[in-house]
Amino acid sequence: MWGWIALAVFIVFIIVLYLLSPLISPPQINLKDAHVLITGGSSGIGKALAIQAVQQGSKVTLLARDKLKLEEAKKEIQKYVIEDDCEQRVQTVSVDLSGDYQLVESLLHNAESSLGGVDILINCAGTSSPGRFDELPVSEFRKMMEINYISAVHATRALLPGMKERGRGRIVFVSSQAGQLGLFGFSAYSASKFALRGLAEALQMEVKPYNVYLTLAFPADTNTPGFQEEQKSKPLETKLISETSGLFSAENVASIILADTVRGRFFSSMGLDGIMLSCLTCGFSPVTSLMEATQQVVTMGIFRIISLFYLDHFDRIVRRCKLDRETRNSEKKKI
Ligand SMILES: NC(=O)C1=CN([C@@H]2O[C@H](COP(=O)(O)OP(=O)(O)OC[C@H]3O[C@@H](n4cnc5c(N)ncnc54)[C@H](OP(=O)(O)O)[C@@H]3O)[C@@H](O)[C@H]2O)C=CC1
Ligand SMILES: CCCCCCCCCCCCCCCC(=O)[C@@H](N)CO
Repeated sequence: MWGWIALAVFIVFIIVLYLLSPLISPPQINLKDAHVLITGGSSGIGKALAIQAVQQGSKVTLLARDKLKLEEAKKEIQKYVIEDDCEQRVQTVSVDLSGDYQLVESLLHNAESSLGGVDILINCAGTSSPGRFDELPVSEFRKMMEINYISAVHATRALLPGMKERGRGRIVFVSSQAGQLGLFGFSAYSASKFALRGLAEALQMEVKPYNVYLTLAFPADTNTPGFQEEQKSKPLETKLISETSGLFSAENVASIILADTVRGRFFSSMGLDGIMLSCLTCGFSPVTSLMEATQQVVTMGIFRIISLFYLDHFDRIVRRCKLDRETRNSEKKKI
């Protein structure tokens, strides 16, 4: 009897939350006719995002360094254009985003002159150099910050004033699950992805009154050219720990990021591990639905307990790999 009453109260509570949710949820935006600028749009997750935006009627600017790769991506993405009135265009900009800011700014403003003010900026350009801390050259730490963090600062700095003036806009930062927890082999990479979170939280507080909303995406391992490259130099420990969260397709990751961006959700996470991680590490992040806040409050303690088991599992992986290496080395010496 009491069990049923408790269940009924719980269900009513959930329904009330759903009804109240729109009060704090950001307004949805329409991808149709929107100008979506995607940094890193010539490959992997960025390219998948571009294809899906175009399929939903957006005009797209792709930004990356390699001109040839950009042209090839543009040709592929153009196949998905849904309007034949020449209004829905795909254009490319070739620039090193982490380089000279004045150049980045003027190229981005040119892109806006031809396709209109950017409605959605997706900061996806990035790379990873895995390796043990003391084996990574110090220059890699600077490189990670420049490509993964400064690139996003540059693009956002150039496009935000226009968004504030127009009173609307979305900005996405593609971080990583390695931007929610630090893990073996990702000391340089994780730090640069954590930096995006500080930036996103501070910026969201500034720009909410201008109707500009941020989305911070935390993909797990995703099968892309960048991932294949990274696999070549990844320590075994990093591979084994990352595998816990599975391997996603770029299309799947892109569709989750795009849906969360349209809804204006601050966190975009994927898979069960991803959702647990976001609840556990929500900290002082902005709330974009009451449902989300309730989930966080209710589950945090439980997820912390679960995380202790994961931590123990990861420690065991690290210990086992070290032992295996030492045994192999001593066998080699004997021969
Ligand atoms: N794949 C994965 O497992 C995961 C990836 N991520 C993140 O998602 C994002 C995309 O990853 P993924 O699709 O795998 O990457 P890819 O390596 O496949 O693509 C990276 C893109 O970024 C561009 N880029 C890199 N550096 C610069 C630069 N300095 N200026 C301009 N453009 C640049 C590249 O083009 P070009 O080289 O021509 O400049 C390319 O278009 C990255 O930020 C990554 O850290 C997060 C979690 C998991
Ligand atoms: C309640 C607790 C839940 C805990 C779940 C823990 C799962 C940890 C897995 C971390 C995976 C990190 C992948 C990074 C991928 C990446 O960014 C690179 N591939 C970039 O190229």
